[in-house]
Amino acid sequence: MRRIQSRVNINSPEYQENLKANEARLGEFHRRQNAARHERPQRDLDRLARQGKMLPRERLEMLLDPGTPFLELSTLAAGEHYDGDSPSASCITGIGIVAGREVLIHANDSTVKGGAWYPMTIKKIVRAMDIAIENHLPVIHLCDSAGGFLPLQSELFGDKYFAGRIFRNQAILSKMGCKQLSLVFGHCTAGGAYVPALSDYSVIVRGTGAVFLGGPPLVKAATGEEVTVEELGGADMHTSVSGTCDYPADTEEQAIAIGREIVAQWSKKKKWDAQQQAPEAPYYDPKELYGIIPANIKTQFDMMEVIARVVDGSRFHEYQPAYGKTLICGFAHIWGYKVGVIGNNGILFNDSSKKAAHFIQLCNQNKTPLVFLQNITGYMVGREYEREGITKDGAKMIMVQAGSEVPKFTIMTNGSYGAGNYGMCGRAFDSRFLFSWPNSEISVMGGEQAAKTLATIKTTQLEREGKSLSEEERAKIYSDVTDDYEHQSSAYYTSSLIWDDGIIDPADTRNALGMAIATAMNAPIEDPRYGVLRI
Ligand SMILES: CC(C)=CC(=O)SCCNC(=O)CCNC(=O)[C@H](O)C(C)(C)COP(=O)(O)OP(=O)(O)OC[C@H]1O[C@@H](n2cnc3c(N)ncnc32)[C@H](O)[C@@H]1OP(=O)(O)O
Repeated sequence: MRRIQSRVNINSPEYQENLKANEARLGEFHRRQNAARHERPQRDLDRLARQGKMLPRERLEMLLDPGTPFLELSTLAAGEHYDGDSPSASCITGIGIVAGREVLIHANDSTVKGGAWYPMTIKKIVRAMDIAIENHLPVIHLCDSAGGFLPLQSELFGDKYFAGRIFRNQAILSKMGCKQLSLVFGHCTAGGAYVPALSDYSVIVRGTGAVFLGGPPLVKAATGEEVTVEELGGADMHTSVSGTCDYPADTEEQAIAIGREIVAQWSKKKKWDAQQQAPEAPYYDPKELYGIIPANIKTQFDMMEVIARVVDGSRFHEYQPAYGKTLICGFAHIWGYKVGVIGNNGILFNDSSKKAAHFIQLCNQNKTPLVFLQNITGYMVGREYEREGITKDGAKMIMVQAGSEVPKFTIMTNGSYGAGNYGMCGRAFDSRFLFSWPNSEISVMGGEQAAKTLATIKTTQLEREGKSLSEEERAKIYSDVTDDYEHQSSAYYTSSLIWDDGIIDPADTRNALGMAIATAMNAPIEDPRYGVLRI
């Protein structure tokens, strides 16, 4: 494959302006990430210390094989919700290596409300377990949870993707033969109790670990029975009387050591026979992305320059380079894995949409995973394009993309608006992993466009009544709508809602994708089948 010839001039004023803007953005990203991971009220840290418990990240570090990477997911989940009271949605999820096996890890964070599950905690855990199901991964649960966050029960209890989905996913994983291990460090009450109960293996720490449907106060209230924690759900009772847990441990360290021994007994699964070659670092420095990503989201940039800083050796075989030029399609390797890359270089027109549909079919035929690099304002609108069939051409792209059997990966590099988000494998289209850059935005349309649309609707409505929209009213619609859009389309807001699997430093894109692709290779790729395309 030929090396991409970069046209970036690192001494240009434009590059330097972008660099300055992106360094500031990265500073903000790292500040937020660090706070979500580590900043907790002192009294909560003291409570855990008094109980002799480790922090969730200390447990995680001890569990993982030393020196191996951990792909943390959705670190900034819930960051813009609940007044910031549920940092990282009160849990850690991610993919790492334990005893040489690739595993998905889910850890409760009992520094936040006893590890109780906020609605967003549940969304994050369910998403992590969906990842385990899609990619055939075993799961390790680090349990220390008060169960459902009681004040918000109506947002977490009875619906399809609420708390029950965690247990449903555990049962599905078990049926699939994906092993699950629970290490019980703290009190696991009610919902929290089913996680170890639905695991294949469990280890429980004497003194601090407990598993019960209702703790002693609830039992007293319900039946009048007075019972201690140890009698009701402690380590010795569950490992010698009820059989709910398998191994007692005297300390957290011992529980983790037993857990690692259990995982070491699991058979190592053979991965899908992917098209692979020796990995090669990109020829161009990924950190140059900071000078390429525009300071202003509306400024167009060449996606080929991004591809050059993500793929192996910066080598790329472009498909149909002279046709449908607002969309780049082509083959490359990431961490040695062959991939089909689809990146926006402008609006999606009829030709670029048809090119995408054809390229996606080729990748499915060849079982080549797809990487989508989104920077899209949408599909072209207007009489000329409708007459050419832009709606049905866009539908073709969506049809084959949605029906793909190959694993798909999506990066939000800048703007993602309207149906372009869908065609380019947005969240609704089952990317195995979707990551956002700190500068990126997602919304149904741009804020100014939404404000203009709503002002036009209001004007038409008032004209029907023989009235007109005053300048003050128009200005108010503009400022209200654009303010809301600016806030709600930011990567921090959408990541808080778990519309992605996390915000990443753009320079880490290649490693995030490499780990994600390696993870996806645990599941087989089916033969292609397509829906009916409107010709
Ligand atoms: C999903 C399904 C099907 C059902 C459920 O899960 S219902 C949930 C039932 N859960 C419980 O009954 C657990 C009640 N909590 C406890 O027993 C204890 O809090 C504890 C053993 C989990 C932790 O005890 P610890 O001494 O370590 O800490 P506390 O001071 O008691 O609590 C710290 C902090 O967390 C708040 N908290 C605890 N549990 C919940 C909860 N389930 N929902 C909301 N908030 C909870 C507690 O009020 C305290 O808050 P502050 O720090 O603000 O005082």
